[in-house]
Amino acid sequence: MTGVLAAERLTKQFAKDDQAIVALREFSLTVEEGSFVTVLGRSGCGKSTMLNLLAGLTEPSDGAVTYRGRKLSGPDIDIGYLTQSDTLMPWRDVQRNVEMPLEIRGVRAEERRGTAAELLERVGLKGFEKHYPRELSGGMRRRASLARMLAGTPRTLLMDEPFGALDAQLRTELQEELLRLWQGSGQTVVFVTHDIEEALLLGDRIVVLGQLGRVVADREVGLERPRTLDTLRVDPAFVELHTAMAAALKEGSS
Ligand SMILES: Nc1ncnc2c1ncn2[C@@H]1O[C@H](COP(=O)(O)OP(=O)(O)OP(=O)(O)O)[C@@H](O)[C@H]1O
Repeated sequence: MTGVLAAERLTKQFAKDDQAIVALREFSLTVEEGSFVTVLGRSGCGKSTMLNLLAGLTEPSDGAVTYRGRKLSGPDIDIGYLTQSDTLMPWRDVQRNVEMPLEIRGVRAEERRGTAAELLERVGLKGFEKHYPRELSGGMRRRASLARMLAGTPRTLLMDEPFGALDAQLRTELQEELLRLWQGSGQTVVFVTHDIEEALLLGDRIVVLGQLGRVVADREVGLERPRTLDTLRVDPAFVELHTAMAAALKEGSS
């Protein structure tokens, strides 16, 4: 299987104080088109490094990323990236932030406005079009960032702990929203998290990373959709997967 997105023996090292720091070593992963893959790992195991490479934002020290059969040599408009922290532009209101990817594509103003309005409604931000990022709560900024990423109609979405900083209830809401937006879209998602429940709630497949991005587990998640945490927690299949993923995380950190 070739997959839509493939990491082939990726190694990334950084130079710090004349010393080479290896963040990722010979990491390989093949992602099938239309699948939702969650990547689970403890802090510092190289998840963000891996996602930056998959997004074409940084170059590997060794190995290659292949996207739709060709080597990735930089950011690709077809790949959306939602980072851990907010990257909304503070001087633009919500509407104009969401329009950004469309502006880059040269879409006409009227069409941009229509698409942004529709997306803002889908993520629950109707009525906040003219607000600036500083006037929004953390959850609303996340929603706006999600809408902006979707405005570019990327066929592949990379997400780096996008809901990590939110309170539990808000996180659940946004997870459910993301699933609603994704289902039936045909989009491919690679979603990084350190939270086992989040990984199981969202993913078709979970890949667990240990230190330096070593793959310690790679499992299909056969749980029926739609999923909610309340129903999953009493499902024996979920409990079994949770136990196995916890053991893999533990193994990965040793
Ligand atoms: N630009 C950089 N320069 C030097 N070292 C770096 C750089 N980026 C990452 N590292 C190191 O690489 C390792 C992996 O970092 P990375 O941010 O990829 O981990 P992570 O799994 O995403 O962590 P977290 O879950 O806390 O975000 C860490 O030891 C980190 O200090």
